[in-house]
Amino acid sequence: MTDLLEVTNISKAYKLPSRWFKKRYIHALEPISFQIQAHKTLAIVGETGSGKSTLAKLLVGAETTTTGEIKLNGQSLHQGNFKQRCQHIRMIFQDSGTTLNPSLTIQQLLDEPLCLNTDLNEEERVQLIRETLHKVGLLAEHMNFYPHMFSGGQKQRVSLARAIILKPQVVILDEALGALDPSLRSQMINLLLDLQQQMGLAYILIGHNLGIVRHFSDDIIVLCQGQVVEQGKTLNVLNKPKHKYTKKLIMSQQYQLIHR
Ligand SMILES: Nc1ncnc2c1ncn2[C@@H]1O[C@H](COP(=O)(O)OP(=O)(O)OP(=O)(O)O)[C@@H](O)[C@H]1O
Repeated sequence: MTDLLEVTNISKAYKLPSRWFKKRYIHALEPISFQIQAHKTLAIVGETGSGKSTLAKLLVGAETTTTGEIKLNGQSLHQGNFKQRCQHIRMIFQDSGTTLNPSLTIQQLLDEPLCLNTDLNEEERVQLIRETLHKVGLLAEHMNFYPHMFSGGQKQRVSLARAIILKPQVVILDEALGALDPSLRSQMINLLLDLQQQMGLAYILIGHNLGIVRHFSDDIIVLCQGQVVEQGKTLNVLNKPKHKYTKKLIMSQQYQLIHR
């Protein structure tokens, strides 16, 4: 199978204020390489500050890479070409409540990416909004609702609808499942898996919860202070971790589960 997304040696160093005329940088992400195919899920795990969000921002083009190259379907993604990225690589965040503009109806929220990225007329856009709401388990009537009229789980579905409405190829889930309670979380995981099956989506799952990662992802990358410490098939890495940092991550989650 050919790779959908091919990431080669991308890294990010943020410039800090100079001190004594010396340039200073923080290396948020050291060079990292991976590939993802359609229908597959790659998990990125690591403690806070390990560079997970930086990687996500580089992939969606919200930050420029310091080094490296990102290819989608064999074609290099150029820095600054937001339109190209917006259509193909979408992101969902943990706190949907705050990322959805409260003054817009669901129809307006879903219409925004369509107006910006497509030439569809109003009738076609409304039809696509209806179909997309249906795909994520919401109703056409919900178009006239505002975000505050939804529960946390429903808001997450609206975010998902916004992410898939442009029929992307890659969806980045940045801690998107962490805030949901266990039953909503499993409903959301089932929905994501259904959509993956239907649309051939590749997911990049960023998160702390190794239970979700084990259940949901095919491959895993473990990051520690911006460096890849372990990378491979999820079950191999979680069942037989080689690096002491991965072992520590697994142990700390087992400890939390026992002492909850
Ligand atoms: N804009 C920035 N300027 C300077 N340093 C930054 C910037 N963004 C992130 N960093 C630094 O880069 C490192 C990685 O941060 P990042 O947010 O990617 O970690 P993370 O793994 O996503 O953490 P969390 O799980 O808390 O979101 C951290 O040391 C952070 O302080």
